[in-house]
Amino acid sequence: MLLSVRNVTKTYSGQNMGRAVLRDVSLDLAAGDTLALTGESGSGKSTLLHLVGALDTFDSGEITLMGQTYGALGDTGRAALRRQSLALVFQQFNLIPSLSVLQNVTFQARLAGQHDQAWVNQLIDRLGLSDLTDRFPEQLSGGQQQRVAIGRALAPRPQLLLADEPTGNLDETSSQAVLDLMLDLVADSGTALFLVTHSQQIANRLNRRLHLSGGHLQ
Ligand SMILES: Nc1ncnc2c1ncn2[C@@H]1O[C@H](COP(=O)(O)OP(=O)(O)OP(=O)(O)O)[C@@H](O)[C@H]1O
Repeated sequence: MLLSVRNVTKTYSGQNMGRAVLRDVSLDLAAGDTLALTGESGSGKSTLLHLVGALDTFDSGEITLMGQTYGALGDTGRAALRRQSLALVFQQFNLIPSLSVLQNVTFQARLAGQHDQAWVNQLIDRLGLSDLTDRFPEQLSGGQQQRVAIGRALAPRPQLLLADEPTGNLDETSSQAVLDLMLDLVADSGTALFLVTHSQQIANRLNRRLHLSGGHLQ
């Protein structure tokens, strides 16, 4: 199994245990699989995604990605895991303003020592960014910026792509186009996708769906 989440409970400081955001949450994700997580606002979707992304700690339970158990990793180990195996795409595109489109796309792959020029060329082409490689983020539309963010995330060929409302800032047409591209690219690169969304329509495009309510997965 690529990802295994076992009986994870998460409380934010200031909350008591009775108010845990996540209670005894378990899920598995196989290599190349696509999973949508839905749930009301405040139900803990982003919290769960952050835990899987090794960006935050949890009270109890265990998360394992590619055989690496998060509880056993220190800060350095978690940072290495994030760099080597995981990628994130958020609603806010989080591009680096001072870098060109091409530099943004290749940045993380180079950092991880996983730069592959042929794959980057393919990503640029398929994401429709060929004519925009020298532009800077502020010179792009929202849909274009999100396509750059997806290129950047997939350039190192991560085993798992975590996406938090990746089309939340886009209009309906751009949203569909960006989702189509993301699904095509993860399918071709064998990357598993764990996507948080409010939209049942988007969730229905993925292989599997889970719903978070009252701290539990359904
Ligand atoms: N850093 C934090 N400290 C304290 N409480 C937090 C923190 N982050 C989130 N929470 C609380 O945890 C709960 C779950 O938040 P989370 O962002 O995971 O929900 P969500 O399902 O992603 O919501 P939305 O759909 O609105 O983005 C909320 O009640 C939120 O207020």
